[in-house]
Amino acid sequence: MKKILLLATGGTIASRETAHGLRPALSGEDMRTAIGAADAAIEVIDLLSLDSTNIAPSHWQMIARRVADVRTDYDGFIITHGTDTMAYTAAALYYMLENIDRPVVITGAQRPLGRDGSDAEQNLRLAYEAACSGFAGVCVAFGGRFIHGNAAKKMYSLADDAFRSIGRAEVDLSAPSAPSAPFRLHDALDERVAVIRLYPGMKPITIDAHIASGYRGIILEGYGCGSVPGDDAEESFLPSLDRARTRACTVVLTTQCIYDGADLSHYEVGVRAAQLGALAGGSLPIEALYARLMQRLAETPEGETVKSLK
Ligand SMILES: NC(=O)C[C@H](N)C(=O)O
Repeated sequence: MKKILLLATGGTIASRETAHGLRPALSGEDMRTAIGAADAAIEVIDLLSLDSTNIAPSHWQMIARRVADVRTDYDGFIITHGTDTMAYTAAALYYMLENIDRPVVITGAQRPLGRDGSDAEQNLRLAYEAACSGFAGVCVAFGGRFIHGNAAKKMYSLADDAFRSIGRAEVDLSAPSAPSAPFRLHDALDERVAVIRLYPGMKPITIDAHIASGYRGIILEGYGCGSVPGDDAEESFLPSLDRARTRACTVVLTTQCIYDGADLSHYEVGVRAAQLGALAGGSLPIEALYARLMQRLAETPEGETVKSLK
């Protein structure tokens, strides 16, 4: 019999209607009952009871440490979580639970458990299927899909099939996986990271203002392949990127496009930025880039920039 640990953190799946709208109220025990699996021993911990809007990096660390502490006591883990920041938490756990050798599955719902037509039970059973499988790693189970933890993105605010896998194929549960290196809890994060979205007319001083405020990392959501305005623009971003480098602030250029990722070698405006030390976000969605850069910065000495997000 498989032994599963369910960690409840809140979200719509656990919510009840109040005079001020939905708010988490249900327990992990309610989730366990909904899974209704007779062939597994599911233990439950009520870790948090938060709308995922209120989840912060310290909560990612709390979840990761909890899983790491009891990793070998269970065959798999289910984390119930709000959908709005689920992709961020999934990415953070993906990188923090490095080489985890069993399934860590995050799920939630668009409508509360117990409400007519709710997707909650279906998603809980999907998560249970993944948690009992031979998959090794962190994934999101939602709307009939299994998505690697560093590839999930919420694409619809309300639809059941809300998530898509960005930049890599969905998880194939029929192909058991095994990590090639020992497990490591990699939970240090440097929160001095800002995500900035580029728009026509944006002033490059925005970058300098963040550097002056003490940010060690900036993820700039540029256009197309990750481009930012260069020498032909009214106001070039290149001098600000140069200042970022000399002041040991790591700049990652990614794209506002959902698919195909950022590749700075494609256009002159990207090549010039890369020459000034900007890293390309590649095919990682912004949620994964954010968690990864925080983690990379935590292991990079103060006064140095991150050399790679790999
Ligand atoms: N569907 C949901 O779970 C949305 C909710 N606001 C949350 O993220 O907690």
